[in-house]
Amino acid sequence: MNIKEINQYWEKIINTMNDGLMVVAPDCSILMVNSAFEQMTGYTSKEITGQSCKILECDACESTLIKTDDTSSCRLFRPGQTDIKRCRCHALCKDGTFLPILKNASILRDDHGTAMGVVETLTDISELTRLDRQVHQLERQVHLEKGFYGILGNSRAMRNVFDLIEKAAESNAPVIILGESGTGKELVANAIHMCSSRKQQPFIKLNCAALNESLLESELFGHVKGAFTGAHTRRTGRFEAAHGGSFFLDEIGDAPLSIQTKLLRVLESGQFEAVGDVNPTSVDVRIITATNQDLNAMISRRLFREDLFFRINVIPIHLPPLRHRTEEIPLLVNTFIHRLNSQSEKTIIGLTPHAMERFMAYEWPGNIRELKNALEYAYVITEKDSIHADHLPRQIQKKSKITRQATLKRTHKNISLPRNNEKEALVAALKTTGGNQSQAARILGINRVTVWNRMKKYGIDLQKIITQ
Ligand SMILES: Nc1ncnc2c1ncn2[C@@H]1O[C@H](COP(=O)(O)OP(=O)(O)OP(=O)(O)O)[C@@H](O)[C@H]1O
Repeated sequence: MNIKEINQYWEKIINTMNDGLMVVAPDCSILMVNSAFEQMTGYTSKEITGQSCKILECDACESTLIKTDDTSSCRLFRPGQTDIKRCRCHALCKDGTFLPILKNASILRDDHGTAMGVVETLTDISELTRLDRQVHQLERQVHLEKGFYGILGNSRAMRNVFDLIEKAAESNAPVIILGESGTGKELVANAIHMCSSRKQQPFIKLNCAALNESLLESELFGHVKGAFTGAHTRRTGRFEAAHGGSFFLDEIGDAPLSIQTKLLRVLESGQFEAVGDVNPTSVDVRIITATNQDLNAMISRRLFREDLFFRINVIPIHLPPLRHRTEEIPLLVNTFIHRLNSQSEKTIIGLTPHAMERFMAYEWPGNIRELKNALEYAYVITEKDSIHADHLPRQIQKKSKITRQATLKRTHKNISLPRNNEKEALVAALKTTGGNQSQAARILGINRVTVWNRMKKYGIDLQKIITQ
């Protein structure tokens, strides 16, 4: 073969490669590219040869580029530089899109070791990147569905709660969890224990509202044999059982005053006496309490000891009611349906838009517990592949409209609508909703078209209202 034939032979080989190939000169100009490069980037060899390689705006080059005031050069051409291997980066194509690529850059040296150019191979990894993204999304989905130690939530309020749980778990200070019934107080108590160094030790729970005074005392502190009629044997109390671990006292507001005094002592000294015992028992227990009552109001009515309140209220965690975090409803619904599907033969896709609307509009006085129960009910009732509004419990079907209005008023606090002045009421509602006409309509209890008609009638300029 003569030189010409050899060159043609090599050209053929280069153009049969699946990977893009580009040779760059020390002044960063492109000397040659192969067919795969042309296909990947959209540039023809003719167009791109002679251009600066910076035309590709490759993010990997940002670290190798040396910029002076008026010139820029590539670090790869400096003595002692090594090749770049398997670098994941992006190249700007002719059509303005960025192509994810895997790049290798090998320095081409002459016999004296001086860099004469760089040979770059480019592998299109857009499919790999797409799959990566899919895996990432699925991971996030799995994570969201599992929740934080079983607590679902993607609102800012719940993310703050998760942060607080992690922080609280680092200390032994008493935690009080405050929130309406069904907001997940028990789940939070469990998460604090599971996040803490006590997680291998017992997690003991007791609902203070479930027992009368003497039974509660005996449950908490245990009793010795013969302490009272029927105490045939010694019984270990829950404080002792929780030794080394955490003790969750639910509905603490319901503990009678006499028990409150005893609880205060354990919190202060770590000691208590079992019923009928004269000797104190010492325990190392992390106390977590919860209530849905207003303890401050109970203190003023002398129903709760203020000193006990100070002791238990070291790290308060507030759980917002579901109506204040309605953005979580789709996540809760989808996850609970997913769980129900995995426990039964049925496969329900989800809620119809109308049913979801009802869910979003409902007040949820029983919070997540009520939502979970409502879904379980609808799941059983439905014979279709999705849950329709008429499969929902009646109170959710019925109350939505009225309660949505109330919710909106409550979420847009301080809204006082002028009663007799149609125009002023409309302006106030639009201001409150930041110009959202549908929400304003709901607040006023009228439909969107009426809002629009009234805006026209009174010449209301929405832009003005929003910027005022
Ligand atoms: N964020 C959440 N993610 C998943 N499930 C939740 C969540 N919050 C509550 N639940 C579920 O709702 C139900 C009630 O939760 P939990 O018992 O923790 O509430 P609570 O606030 O302690 O209620 P109560 O004050 O009535 O004792 C449970 O079935 C729980 O699993």
